[in-house]
Amino acid sequence: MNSSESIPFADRLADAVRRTHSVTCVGLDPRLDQLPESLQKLADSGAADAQAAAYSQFCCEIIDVVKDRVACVKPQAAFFEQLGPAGMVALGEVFRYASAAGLLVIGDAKRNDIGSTATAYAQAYLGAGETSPWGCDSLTVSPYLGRDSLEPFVEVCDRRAAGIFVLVKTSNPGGGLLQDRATDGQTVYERVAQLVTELNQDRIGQSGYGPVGAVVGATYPEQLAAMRKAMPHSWILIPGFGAQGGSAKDVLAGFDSDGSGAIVNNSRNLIFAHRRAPYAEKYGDRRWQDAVSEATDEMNEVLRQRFSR
Ligand SMILES: O=C(O)c1cc(=O)[nH]c(=O)n1[C@@H]1O[C@H](COP(=O)(O)O)[C@@H](O)[C@H]1O
Repeated sequence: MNSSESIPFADRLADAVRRTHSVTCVGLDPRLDQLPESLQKLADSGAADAQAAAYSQFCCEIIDVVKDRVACVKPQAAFFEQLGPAGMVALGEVFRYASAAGLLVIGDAKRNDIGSTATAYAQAYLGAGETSPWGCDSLTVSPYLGRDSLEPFVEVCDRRAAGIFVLVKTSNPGGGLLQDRATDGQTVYERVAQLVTELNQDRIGQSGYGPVGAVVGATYPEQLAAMRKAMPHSWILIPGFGAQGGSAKDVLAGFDSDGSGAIVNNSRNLIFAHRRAPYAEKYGDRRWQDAVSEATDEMNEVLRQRFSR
């Protein structure tokens, strides 16, 4: 473990947000039919390894574009897993490339299991550098199996200065079926938030935040405001901005009064900016990297302006 990795994840994230003046998290969710034409051609043969190579190149080029513009990226494992072993090799390449570029890496694999198995997931994914084969700084984790399934992740976070983001109130319309159920005067997502806060206790770093973060969707701004209060020492990862309808106004309540404590993920609307107005007309497929660059700058700016009001 090198010296920067022994600084707790929450503090490293706070530093990175300060340094880049950005709370944007770029989601790396490659989809074959939306890649620029030149990269689709790479995958022409239809073979999984050709498609995986195209995904890796696409994501690494995005990393080149955004590395000085944002604090973190969130590669989405699903798109790589669907390609089988070749996809997983490509995912590893993307994790390592992002780390080497100085970005914090949030592995989005939404893992968990019974405690003893959860330990294996935690050891696999968490710990940038030499400590883990996947080398992520943090990982999205499901709380469904309860406290003893989360504790192994927290223990590995302690040992490797890593972090997790626990699914609290997800951005999808169907999430409420289970998450909004109330028992004993508390919804399930409120109970998960309480658990997140309990697990963070005695682990708060210099930044004021601990290793146990939470996922709360931009699509539920009222709940986001309540969750900000319920988890005062947790970083909140806010997905659902952009393609799912969440706006800068919606995410504001996820931040602390000094503008820290949350990062806002945007996947499709940034990485495929070359396919939508106004970037499609301006840059087209050939200059897709310029579209990513301008869309990322614009998201940064829109969020900065919201804070300054
Ligand atoms: O954990 C996540 O990142 C996540 C949680 C959630 O509640 N909603 C959600 O959309 N996500 C992820 O965030 C990304 C959103 O992608 P876009 O809708 O394209 O910005 C996808 O990778 C989702 O899997």
